[in-house]
Amino acid sequence: MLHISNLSHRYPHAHVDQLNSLSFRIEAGEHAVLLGSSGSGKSTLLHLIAAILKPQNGSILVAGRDVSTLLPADADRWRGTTVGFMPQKLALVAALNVEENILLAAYASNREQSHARAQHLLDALGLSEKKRAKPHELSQGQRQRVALARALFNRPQLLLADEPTANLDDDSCRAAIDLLLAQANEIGASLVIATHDSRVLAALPLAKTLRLPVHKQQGGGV
Ligand SMILES: Nc1ncnc2c1ncn2[C@@H]1O[C@H](COP(=O)(O)OP(=O)(O)OP(=O)(O)O)[C@@H](O)[C@H]1O
Repeated sequence: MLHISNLSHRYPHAHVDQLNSLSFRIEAGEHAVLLGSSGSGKSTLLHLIAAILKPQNGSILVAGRDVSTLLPADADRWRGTTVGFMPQKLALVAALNVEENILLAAYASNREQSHARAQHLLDALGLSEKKRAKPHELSQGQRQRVALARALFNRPQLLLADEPTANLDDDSCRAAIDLLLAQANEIGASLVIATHDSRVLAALPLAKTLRLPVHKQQGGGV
């Protein structure tokens, strides 16, 4: 399902590779946890998998397609139908209410019956009563559920979640992981979670793990 080979990435003007000759694979419906301390490149890797960034070297096959070679417009179309991405900063639109934020995913796929799908997710994630609320009127856990609903909207084959438990207490952390797993399993999605929260690993004992090293600049200078 996801087959990464010999992947390297360096941001413009950086002096070291953020990712260096990385290889990793997961099969359809499998779960993986990306580990590594702050700055090790977990978010970078998720952005590469989602074809938001392009790597300098290597390939990223998603369901047999090398997404690292997609042109930007094709990458946007492909991402809209294949990937559900729950970014670290959630990226909810402040001026839109909960339902409208979820329906943003419909524009990427020209989905019919969008409102029915949104209502199903609102019910499944316990957000129905907050349907007309704006993001600033929600708790952090509720905002995360809106971002999850939007990521799930198109029933993606691949679900990517960046630090989904950041700032959550133990009970909310467990609830967020259970929800992510249940929803991924319901649509048969492969799931990749980037985190430095050891509670996530403890909650997912069967997940594959990939620990990213930090690539430090040699010589100590900036
Ligand atoms: N747009 C960018 N331009 C240049 N360097 C960047 C950019 N984004 C991230 N970096 C650098 O790439 C490295 C990896 O960053 P990344 O955000 O992928 O790490 P992370 O493991 O997700 O960190 P955290 O756990 O703190 O979220 C860091 O050294 C960071 O400073």
